[in-house]
Amino acid sequence: QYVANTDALIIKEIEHLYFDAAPAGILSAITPCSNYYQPSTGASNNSLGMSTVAEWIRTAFHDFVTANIYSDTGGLDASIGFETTRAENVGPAFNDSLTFFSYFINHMVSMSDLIALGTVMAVGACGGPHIEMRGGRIDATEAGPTGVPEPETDISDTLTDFGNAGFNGDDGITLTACGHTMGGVHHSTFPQAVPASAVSSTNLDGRIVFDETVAVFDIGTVTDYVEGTGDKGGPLVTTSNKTVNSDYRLYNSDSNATITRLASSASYFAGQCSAIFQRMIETVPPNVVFTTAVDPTTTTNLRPYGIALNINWAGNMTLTGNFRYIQISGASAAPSTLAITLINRAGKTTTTTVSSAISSSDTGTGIWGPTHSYAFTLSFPASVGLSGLAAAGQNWTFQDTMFAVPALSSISPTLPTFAANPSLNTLSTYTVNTTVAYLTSSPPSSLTATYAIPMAQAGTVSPYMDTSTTATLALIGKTTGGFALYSAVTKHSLSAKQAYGTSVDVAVAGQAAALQFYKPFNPNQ
Ligand code: HEM
Repeated sequence: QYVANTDALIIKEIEHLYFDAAPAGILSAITPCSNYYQPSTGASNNSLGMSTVAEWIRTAFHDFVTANIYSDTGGLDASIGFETTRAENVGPAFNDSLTFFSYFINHMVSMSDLIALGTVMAVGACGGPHIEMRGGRIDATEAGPTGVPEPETDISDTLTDFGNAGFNGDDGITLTACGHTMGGVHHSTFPQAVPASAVSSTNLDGRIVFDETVAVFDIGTVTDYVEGTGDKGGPLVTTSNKTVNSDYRLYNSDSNATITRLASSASYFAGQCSAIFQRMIETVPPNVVFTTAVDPTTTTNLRPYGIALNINWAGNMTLTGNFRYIQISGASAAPSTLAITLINRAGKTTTTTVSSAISSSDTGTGIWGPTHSYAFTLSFPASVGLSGLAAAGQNWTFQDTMFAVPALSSISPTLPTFAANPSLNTLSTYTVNTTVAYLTSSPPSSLTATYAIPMAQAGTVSPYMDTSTTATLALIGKTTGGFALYSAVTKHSLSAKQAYGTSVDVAVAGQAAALQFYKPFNPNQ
């Protein structure tokens, strides 16, 4: 809410999901990479022979590949959620993935961005190359056209399906070879390709893997295929039912030229996979405007997060929060202390500085390396105000024109601890007191709050963001230093899962929202 524009808010949200080693975050479902997290129970279930990383990558593929570049429709838009009953989308992968991601959806991060992030994180966390992540995708509101190649599909129709999505033959082969490095084919889903003999007490769904390093994103399946060793490329190459030898037909469609090139070196394979996966996740409907890339290697590995701005009636302001330092490969070690300096409302660097020591309790390991956190509190009078922070030679922009005041806000009852777990689905009536500060010399008598709440929708397990709930915040007084305070007490019948994804925008009547994306149930995020 202290960040001034939508792009910056989207990036901040994705950074949190992507980089912070948060307990019960996205990374937890795919740690270790062999894990199968079962969203229906909210627990791991590793006797099935299933894999969450593989499901996420397959979900991105099935969502994207029905794009049509000729009619400029479809692509990575979460329409897969409406398409799970189609024969071309058989198996639990799609609803598993969307159910898990639905715990993380909010007004800034769409389901389609989460599907893209799932692929980026699955590949990045499990030995694969870096894929650039951008936000801004828009979710479909209905099913799209059909057009996912199936193992029985003949080669010319398969190439047409890829072609409609903008991928030529070489691209289709590369994308499939890169996709078929983790996971495998299950008897439970594809009995025509995998016999019942694959089922065992530790492999209840009967998976035959694409290669032995089933949980590692590596070149193994490609070299096995080209050299005729190991698993020889997996069941879609080797199965005795020739009708379902789809990988064999695809790789042979250019006389094995592309697949042989891919087998030439691990680094060449990784580079090709990175580029083709990025094209896959960036094949989107024409109305999508991407943010810049969320990438510590090209931007900065020092970022503020968990920021809360407070003010009291006497006009004393405090800014609390953290800086996150990601020690990416090759970067210098995290400094033991970090000086964090206030930039006042007029844009001048002040002498208000705190030296924050590295917090050992908040050190974790994300995809990019160890993350270190520096907690800080800065105190200053309302007359000085805030327009940014400076640390380690860099500046970050904030706004204090309008902000929610966590210290004067409350929720009852307290939310259960966040976890992507069905226990968060129980409805409660939450009483929410929201107090907002607005810097103005002529305060209007009220402000309008508009809520964005994830709501169930028919036909898909993916929620949509409902913005039909509004509330009026009434003027309750003025602080020393020029802030008018506004407050409302509202009641919301929500599950904790919905509450975590809820945010509020606040506006003066007739104006654009000056305060965007305050999370009343999760104010320090
Ligand atoms: C002609 C194209 C393709 C066909 C016919 C095909 C078919 C299949 C089939 C039948 C399975 C087994 C699913 C199961 O039993 O659960 C599978 C698994 C998988 N596919 Fe594909 N696929 C194709 C291309 C791709 C592409 C382009 C990607 C990704 C970019 C991809 C990613 C995956 C992944 C990750 C799995 C493993 C799923 C798991 O273990 O749960 N596939 N594919």
